[in-house]
Amino acid sequence: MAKPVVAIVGRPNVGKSTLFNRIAGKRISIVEDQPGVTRDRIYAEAEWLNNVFTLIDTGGIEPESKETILSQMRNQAEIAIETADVIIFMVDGKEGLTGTDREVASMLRKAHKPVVLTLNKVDTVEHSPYYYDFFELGMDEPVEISSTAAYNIGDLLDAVVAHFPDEKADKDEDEVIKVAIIGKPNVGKSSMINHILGENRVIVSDIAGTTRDAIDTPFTDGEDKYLLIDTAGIRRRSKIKENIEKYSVIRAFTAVERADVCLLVIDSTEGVTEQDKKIAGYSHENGKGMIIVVNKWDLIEKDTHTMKEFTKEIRNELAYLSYAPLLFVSAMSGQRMKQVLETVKFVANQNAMRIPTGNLNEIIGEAVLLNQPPSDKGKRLKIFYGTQAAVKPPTFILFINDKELMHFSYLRYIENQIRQNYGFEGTPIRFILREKDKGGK
Ligand SMILES: Nc1nc2c(ncn2[C@@H]2O[C@H](COP(=O)(O)OP(=O)(O)OP(=O)(O)O)[C@@H](O)[C@H]2O)c(=O)[nH]1
Ligand SMILES: Nc1nc2c(ncn2[C@@H]2O[C@H](COP(=O)(O)OP(=O)(O)OP(=O)(O)O)[C@@H](O)[C@H]2O)c(=O)[nH]1
Repeated sequence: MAKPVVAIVGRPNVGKSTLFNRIAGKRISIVEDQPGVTRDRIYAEAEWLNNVFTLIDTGGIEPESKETILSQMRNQAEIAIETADVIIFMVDGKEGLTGTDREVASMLRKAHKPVVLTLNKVDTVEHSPYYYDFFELGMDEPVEISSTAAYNIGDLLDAVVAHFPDEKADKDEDEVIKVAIIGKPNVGKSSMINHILGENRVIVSDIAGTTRDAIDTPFTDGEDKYLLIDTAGIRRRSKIKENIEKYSVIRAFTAVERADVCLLVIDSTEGVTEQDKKIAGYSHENGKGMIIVVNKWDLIEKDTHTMKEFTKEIRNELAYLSYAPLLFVSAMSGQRMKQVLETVKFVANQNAMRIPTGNLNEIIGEAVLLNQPPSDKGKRLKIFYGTQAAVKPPTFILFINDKELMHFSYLRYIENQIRQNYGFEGTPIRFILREKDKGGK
């Protein structure tokens, strides 16, 4: 199941970042260690009582000079409503209720998303002097916290996880392939979506839904069921200015989070951007299937080498996505667009593929014979055996003698051997190393 998303919304300076860092704790640095991933404090993986979720800080955006706090707040609230399962609406318990708070509350109420009203800066055991004023917002009883002193953060998280969607509700989604189309503005995402939906049967949902359902489009292609995530672009042009990069990144992140397969759309006239790299890194880290789609191929003047040159450049820019199929299409003319959905289906299967333990160990055994494992100070790495522990993404546990002896390059070699035999095209592969017998020679 996709991890629930929790967004923190609130006026500048109420303490959003402080709470964000408090909840994210050390985990945020783990996230930051990954290659190709943003260092902005946009999101972090967090956990409370065995509930893993993604935390998003919508704040800290440099306002455009003419933008008022109120319009900034509207943008923040809109992005939270669009992307989050639960919203932490933070107000300042020291300052009391403001007009901006009322405006935001009214937007949130209309969205029918679970909101946890949170009074921050309540640094003593006393109620905030303004505590009762906040009942005017018509929300549940506020949770009072102090982000700096770490008071009541547990109560807040209890209230948050209580709103998480029921896992069972996700069950029959299993056979549906969830696809996110991501890429920077103007690369042709909407054109691509329109093309795909135009060729296939769109299912009109009669489930009275949340905002989330409203921006997803279910459709079928023959027997196969798909769900297109985040088609906000065609349904209703968002009021948010897409040039505020942080917003489009947050939106893309949450779409990736919920997807099985991501289509990263690149404009052939522009190439790979920094934002593409951030999102691709996030997809990689989250074990999603990935297809790189180079669009507007009709605009490129081509000779026999063009495609090869493009391939080389993109592979170079997105080196860690070496497993992702590359498609060159034109959403406008429809050229090769048929391949898009075929590849999505293929990659979704690869991402969910399981190989038998016996075959895996044959591959490992042969790999070890062909290319001796590394050694250090006379001690050689031994791989006793491996087993596939999970799918989506395929995750292998290797039982070895000493983790210190495993080199990144050797692990990469094992990965390549597995891929040579089984493909796993379009999906990242993960390894977990377990030491079985540290003393072994
Ligand atoms: N007394 C007190 N101060 C706090 C508390 N939480 C945050 N602050 C202070 O409030 C100020 C603003 O905190 P931030 O976390 O940067 O606020 P923010 O909401 O992220 O602000 P923007 O980035 O502008 O949106 C800082 O000086 C914090 O130290 C708290 O629980 N009690
Ligand atoms: N020549 C050419 N133009 C294209 C192609 N695909 C899209 N375009 C054009 O590129 C522009 C942007 O296309 P959209 O589909 O709106 O792009 P988008 O990525 O959805 O843009 P946002 O909604 O701003 O994120 C439009 O003018 C399209 O007609 C293509 O394959 N070839």
